[in-house]
Amino acid sequence: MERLAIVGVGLIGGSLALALRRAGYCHEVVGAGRDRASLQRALDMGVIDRFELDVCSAVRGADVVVLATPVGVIESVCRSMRGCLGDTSILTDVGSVKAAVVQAVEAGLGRLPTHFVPGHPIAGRERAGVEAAEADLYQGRRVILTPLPEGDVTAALAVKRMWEAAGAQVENMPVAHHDEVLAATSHLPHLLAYTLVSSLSRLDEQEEIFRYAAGGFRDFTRIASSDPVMWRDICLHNRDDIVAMLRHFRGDLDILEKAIAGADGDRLLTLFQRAKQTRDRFCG
Ligand SMILES: NC(=O)C1=CN([C@@H]2O[C@H](COP(=O)(O)OP(=O)(O)OC[C@H]3O[C@@H](n4cnc5c(N)ncnc54)[C@H](O)[C@@H]3O)[C@@H](O)[C@H]2O)C=CC1
Ligand SMILES: O=C(O)C(=O)Cc1ccc(O)cc1
Repeated sequence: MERLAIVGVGLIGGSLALALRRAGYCHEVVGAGRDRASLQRALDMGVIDRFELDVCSAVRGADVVVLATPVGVIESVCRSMRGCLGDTSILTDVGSVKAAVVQAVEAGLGRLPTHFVPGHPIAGRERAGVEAAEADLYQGRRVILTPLPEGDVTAALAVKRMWEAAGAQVENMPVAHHDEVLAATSHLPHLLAYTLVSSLSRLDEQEEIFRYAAGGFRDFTRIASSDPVMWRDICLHNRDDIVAMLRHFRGDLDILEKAIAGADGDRLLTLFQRAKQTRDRFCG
């Protein structure tokens, strides 16, 4: 690849740039964004070769353009790219939701380019910004691509190769299925962690509660330190699937509450055994 343009050089875009540069996969990486200071840091860190504050200039002549901003700004970013994205340029993204991103790209560009391949690396962390970027972030991790039925097959293959060069294993999935699965495995856990910490922080004894919080609390709530803007946008752009998961979970929480209130030890044991067996099988 000759030129890669990354719009939004933060944790995810910056890590992809670092991985591809290390692999010698592209000759030039152009960063685009709206924050000059953070783009300058990306340049100083050797993440990008140059940057543009104007998205249009950044994407002109790029072989591949990666949208790596929070999903809430994708439509406006795409609007700024109108008329600048070459017909053969491949467009992809890293957003945590897919149906809304496809809609945003279509609304922003006024059409869905056949060279658009939606994507989502299932790798990340609770820290945001280019300072947190690392070349190894995608090593051995999964990336889901949700190629569109009318999309160009060669473009999908090129995006697959790009992620593989960054060390990832690529899988394909339909857009709607992606959003349903991720609502369960990623969105729900983040929302539970945020709500737990927020809920405890409103108790009078919060100083004491957090002073005596043990390892389990840290493990469970690490992701509550994730970027609030990013998670607001994910919630607003995958509402139906997330609400369905919250309802499902609330039902189970009610069962748990009843079992504890009713001193139903058998029910509690069954629940905990099922959870332990499942986690040991899938995460062990
Ligand atoms: N953080 C994570 O663990 C993961 C995040 N994602 C997705 O990746 C995307 C980026 O997330 P992160 O890299 O974590 O966030 P980040 O905050 O580290 O980076 C986002 C970048 O976008 C820039 N940006 C924001 N608004 C912009 C605009 N209007 N125009 C141009 N640039 C703009 C910011 O200045 C920043 O450099 C999100 O869509 C998120 O859903 C996907 C997988 C994992
Ligand atoms: O910090 C973690 O462990 C994560 O789970 C990061 C993450 C956040 C959002 C995604 O869409 C994918 C991965």
